[in-house]
Amino acid sequence: MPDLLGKPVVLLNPTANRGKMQPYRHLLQQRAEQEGADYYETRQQGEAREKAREAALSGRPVIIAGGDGSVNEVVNGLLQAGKSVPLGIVAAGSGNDFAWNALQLPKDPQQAIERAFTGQLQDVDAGIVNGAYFVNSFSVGLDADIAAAADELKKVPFLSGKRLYYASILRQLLFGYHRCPWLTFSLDGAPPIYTQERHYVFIAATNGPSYGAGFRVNPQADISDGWLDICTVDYLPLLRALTLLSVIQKGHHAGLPEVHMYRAKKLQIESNVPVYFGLDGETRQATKLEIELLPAALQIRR
Ligand SMILES: Nc1ncnc2c1ncn2[C@@H]1O[C@H](COP(=O)(O)OP(=O)(O)OP(=O)(O)O)[C@@H](O)[C@H]1O
Repeated sequence: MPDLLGKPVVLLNPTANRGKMQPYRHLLQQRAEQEGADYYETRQQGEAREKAREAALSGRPVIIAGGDGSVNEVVNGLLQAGKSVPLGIVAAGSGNDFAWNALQLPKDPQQAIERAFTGQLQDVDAGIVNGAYFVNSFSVGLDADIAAAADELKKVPFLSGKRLYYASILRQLLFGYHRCPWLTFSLDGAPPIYTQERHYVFIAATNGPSYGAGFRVNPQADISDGWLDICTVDYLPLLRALTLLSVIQKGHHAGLPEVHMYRAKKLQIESNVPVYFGLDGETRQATKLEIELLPAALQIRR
């Protein structure tokens, strides 16, 4: 039996980046062999989480090649194990907000792989929402509704990739925008900021500066500062919202009248009806949301 103690477990999501994973697959397999590491391609959703959990329990570092969704799975596995092991990330998805914009990892596959194996370890915060972990972003409102619309439209034949993405945005903006959520929220256990429910385009609490493939929602966010950065955007007419979205994409929205920014360690959000929320781009539903920052919960190579 080879001695695997301390050898990384390398995981690759073959469906990330719309299946275009060949360059990463080849380089990672080679590197894993050199290092005596295990190399594994996931066969279904949830498997990366389970493999990461098992690796952490046996004290082995984990390397994940995929996008934000794959990183989220691995982070959930590591934090469920409750045992901290080094995490390397090879950004190979279609968005890569966390790897590229929060960690500023290289885009070149060879360099990215080198960092994932040998980069300096940094303590990084994580977040938890109703028992599920995230490392980059939590949000409720328009973007989570668009992601839910995309899940729904996946059932339509011949609708996939970019066409599916644009169809979901169009459908949600034209027919669902007025259904953006009515919410109350409070920070760090204080009474709600507004006692009455208010209509929002979104409320986002993030660890990293961007999500949704480059929207710089909290441009000043720092992944190791022990704070959640929170951005709320009040409901506003659709045409104004569309212009605002391009301002948010560039991260120039602080100070606008509809925008409010906060910092907190805990955020509680309530709605009278179930609302969609996104965790690192993965969509779920709830009426009451308890979000909490977990300082220095992860060790990540960069
Ligand atoms: N073998 C698999 N088959 C199907 N889905 C998988 C498999 N392995 C992982 N997944 C799921 O694939 C989804 C998309 O993966 P991921 O987010 O990594 O790629 P992406 O969508 O290309 O990147 P990004 O989120 O950065 O845009 C995730 O929800 C992940 O859980």
